[in-house]
Amino acid sequence: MFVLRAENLSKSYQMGEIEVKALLNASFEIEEGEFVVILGPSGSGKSTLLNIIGGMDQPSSGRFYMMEEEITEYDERKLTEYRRNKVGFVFQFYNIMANLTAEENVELATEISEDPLPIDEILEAVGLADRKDHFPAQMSGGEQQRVSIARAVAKNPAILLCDEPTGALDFNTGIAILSLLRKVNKEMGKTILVITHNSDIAYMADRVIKMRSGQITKNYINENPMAVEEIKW
Ligand SMILES: Nc1ncnc2c1ncn2[C@@H]1O[C@H](COP(=O)(O)OP(=O)(O)OP(=O)(O)O)[C@@H](O)[C@H]1O
Repeated sequence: MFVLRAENLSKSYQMGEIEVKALLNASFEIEEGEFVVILGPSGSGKSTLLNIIGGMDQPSSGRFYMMEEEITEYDERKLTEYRRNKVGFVFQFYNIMANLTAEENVELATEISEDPLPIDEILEAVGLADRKDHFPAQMSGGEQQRVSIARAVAKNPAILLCDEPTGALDFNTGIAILSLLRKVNKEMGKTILVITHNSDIAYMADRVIKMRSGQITKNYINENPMAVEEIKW
């Protein structure tokens, strides 16, 4: 069963006389439980697509569905509910609150969600049980990214959207974070979309969607995804 479906999504920006086509006729389906890598160089339209999937922006044309629901016909109120309950976000620079502990950061996210998971279990699952009372400044980049993954997962969303989740991390820490995302995908059955310009990450994906100049140029299934530990960059 598909969890996400896009039909001819396009997004244009008017820059004075010039029309910038950030996204052009993007169509795809993503199956429940897939680990998807959306790959493309800078400016290829990845963030534009992510913002539409995450309910933060509307396309200029086209339709976008989660399960049976058409998200592109939602008003602001329904989009807010969608972002709160259906989507977990993981960003390159973690975006966690500096004045809250690891546990409080996760707790804050669960407070706005309808069907959250137990905070303790999630902190344990991401390997932060003994760090839960630490503030971000007392944690490494990798640990802060674990907090942000815990925060996203604890909301119990249908999908996890990760924008360059390893972009600010060294190689070994990046691999550890990808390994954690794969674990969340396999053990909790979460559909995960990772957006990156790092083509090596695509080897671990179930599905790879390649973008260039606002268009999807390839969309294929990896029959034998590589184990995260075998990836190098
Ligand atoms: N708000 C905006 N106004 C005008 N043009 C925009 C806007 N947002 C994006 N664009 C343009 O749309 C195109 C796609 O941008 P987008 O940010 O989606 O690419 P990207 O693949 O995410 O790049 P990066 O990896 O650098 O974040 C680019 O040419 C960009 O300049």
